[in-house]
Amino acid sequence: MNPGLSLHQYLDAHAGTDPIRRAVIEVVAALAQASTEISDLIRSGALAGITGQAQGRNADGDVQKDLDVRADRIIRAALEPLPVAAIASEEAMESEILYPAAPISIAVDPLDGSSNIDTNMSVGTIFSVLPTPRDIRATFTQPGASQLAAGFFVYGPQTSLVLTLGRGVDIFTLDRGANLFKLIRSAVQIPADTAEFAINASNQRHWEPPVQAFIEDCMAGASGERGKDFNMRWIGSLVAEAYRILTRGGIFLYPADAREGYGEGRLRLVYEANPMAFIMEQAGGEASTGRQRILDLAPGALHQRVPLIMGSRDKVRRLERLHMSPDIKSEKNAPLFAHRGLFRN
Ligand SMILES: O=P(O)(O)OC[C@H]1O[C@](O)(COP(=O)(O)O)[C@@H](O)[C@@H]1O
Ligand SMILES: [Mg+2]
Ligand SMILES: [Mg+2]
Repeated sequence: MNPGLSLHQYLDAHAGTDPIRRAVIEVVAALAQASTEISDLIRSGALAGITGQAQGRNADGDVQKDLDVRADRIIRAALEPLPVAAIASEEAMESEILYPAAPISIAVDPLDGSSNIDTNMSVGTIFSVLPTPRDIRATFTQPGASQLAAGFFVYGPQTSLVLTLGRGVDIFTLDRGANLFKLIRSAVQIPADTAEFAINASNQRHWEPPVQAFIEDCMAGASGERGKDFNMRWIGSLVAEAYRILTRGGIFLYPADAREGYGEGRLRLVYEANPMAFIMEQAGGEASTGRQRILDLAPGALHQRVPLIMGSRDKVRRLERLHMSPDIKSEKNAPLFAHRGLFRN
């Protein structure tokens, strides 16, 4: 596909005649429209009345900011007229049924990276498009492998859309003058190996031994067993971390940890980990809990959390091997691991 192609031309080229595919295309176009509205609000910040003030708490107990609530409203308004059976959002306890006979359903994180809103840092919107099963109540318990499309918008210095329709990953940037998203990269591929990692290191003392061992190796750098220096980034917005990985490789971890309520990490399976995992795999990367491929998990609840390790293939696999290793399952053995030179990658 040609760089500069508008999102509408791109979607037209992918629409075909299949009604399910056409519904997906309509939804992506509507979300793109909604994202320009959200992007405008973020760009204006306090000038548009965005305060960063807590408004209450969402289904998962997270503080809800006014932008979380407004982004949720904008997305619902954009999707309501479309052939969508059900919508699930981070900001609502239960999913909402719209047109039960419609072929697709949508899960969204309307505003990802909420803690960055008032600091003028990148935030985003994440979406997952699922087929509507015969029993509509089973819509959001389908494994991520069932997704028909997934994507995310990043509201950063540029507003961009990362999109997969199940055949590779393409990236678009909003051309504000033309009020159109334009293709800037197609068939994105994540480098298989990397020397960059992202994790909230303030939680280090709470991690499990496999994660401790992996990060210890990275931190040891050129003077350690790995013999090379690593670089670290932590933005605190999943969308921004994913965008960086799609640009120059890397690995992102939000693992399970020993803090109360973090036994399954922090990120939500249905509208955060699943769409990201689909995108990572479509770009040649991987996504795992450390023990299982994310896309194989069957969600038990809408707001279920899941440990997420995603990005460059070799590093995700290394972490999986660490999780499977009997040697690394106890705290006592973890530090030894770095000096054994096993499982190097
Ligand atoms: O503040 P922490 O624990 O580092 O968590 C940061 C993570 O939480 C999130 O902000 C969760 O998403 P929401 O902002 O949509 O709740 C991710 O974007 C980010 O990776
Ligand atoms: Mg989020
Ligand atoms: Mg959110």
